[in-house]
Amino acid sequence: MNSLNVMPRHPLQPYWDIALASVQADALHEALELDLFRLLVDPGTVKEVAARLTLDVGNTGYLLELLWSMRLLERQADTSVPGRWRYCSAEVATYFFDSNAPRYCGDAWRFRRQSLRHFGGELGTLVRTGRGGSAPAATAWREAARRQIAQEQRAATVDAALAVVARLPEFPRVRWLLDLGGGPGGVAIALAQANPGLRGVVFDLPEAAEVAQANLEREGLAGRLQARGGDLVSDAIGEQAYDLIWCSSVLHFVPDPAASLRKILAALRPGGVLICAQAELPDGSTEALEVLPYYLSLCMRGRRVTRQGELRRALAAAGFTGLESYPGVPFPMAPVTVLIGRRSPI
Ligand SMILES: C[S@@+](CC[C@H](N)C(=O)[O-])C[C@H]1O[C@@H](n2cnc3c(N)ncnc32)[C@H](O)[C@@H]1O
Repeated sequence: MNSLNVMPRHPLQPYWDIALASVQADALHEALELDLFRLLVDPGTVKEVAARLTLDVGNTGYLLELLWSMRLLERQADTSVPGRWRYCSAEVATYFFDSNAPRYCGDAWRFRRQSLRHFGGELGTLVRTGRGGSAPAATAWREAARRQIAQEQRAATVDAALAVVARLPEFPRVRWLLDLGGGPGGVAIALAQANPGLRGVVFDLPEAAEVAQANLEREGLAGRLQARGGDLVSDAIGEQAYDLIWCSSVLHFVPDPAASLRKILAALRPGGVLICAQAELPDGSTEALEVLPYYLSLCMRGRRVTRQGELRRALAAAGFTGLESYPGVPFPMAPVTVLIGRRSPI
């Protein structure tokens, strides 16, 4: 076949792609609204889908084609009618976007799209005036714990937590865990399920802790785990109480992370371990592009997102020893750096 691809990709194509990505986001949003990936667990033709959901046949066909091109649907030739396709949900959609799936993440995805668009609308004002937007209210954390954080924990955070503790020689011996700023408690639940001897606490603002407590009860773990409401900044979290503290994506929200790290160190038993999973702003442009689009809103609204390596130095300054640092760990929305630090044994 002759080809006219004599020129390299146009240098503007990446930026055209950025503008075009919003169409893909709109299409996925609409598919989730229609619960399409649930419907297409069983293959269906365009006509069948349109009839089932009372949609326009022609445009449903285009939507399915776009979702197929985005690898959210698969298609097979319909052997009974030449030129007709049957579509079904691809593996990733079955896993995360079928509303019946245990790891359903569709509400969280829609929430993220909406809040990123909202931030986009404020970006100009934030750049011009340095002001705009506000910190999430405690009630917003309750709502987040109920749906969006819970879904993302099941879809991604728990896997990261289990992969990290699997490398931790101490994990089988851990008896007391603190899931600090644990939201709905999914990490504590997973760690308790992985280690039958483990007991512990999910600590979070009272509104989120209520949600965690309900989840612990629902999972039948209320005898081993309890949720405690409080503010990391002003309330006690315990002294020499824990063998392991898991703290992911929380230190962005405290005004003085160094003070919180000292408090965390004091809450560990001698020899205890902190796992801190948190995004930092990478030095390289490729890695920065994975982190900045999501964390820009926190940065611009005055939250703390440290530069690569800063958190490790902060842990060292707080007195943690045996530091290990793993950048680029997959986490909801953007990769994080996982830092492991220990309280010295005496
Ligand atoms: C981004 S979420 C992370 C939740 C969970 N650690 C995870 O990774 O899925 C931040 C959590 O920190 C909690 N949080 C924020 N400020 C806090 C504070 N001052 N004291 C206790 N928890 C706080 C929020 O309520 C929320 O559950």
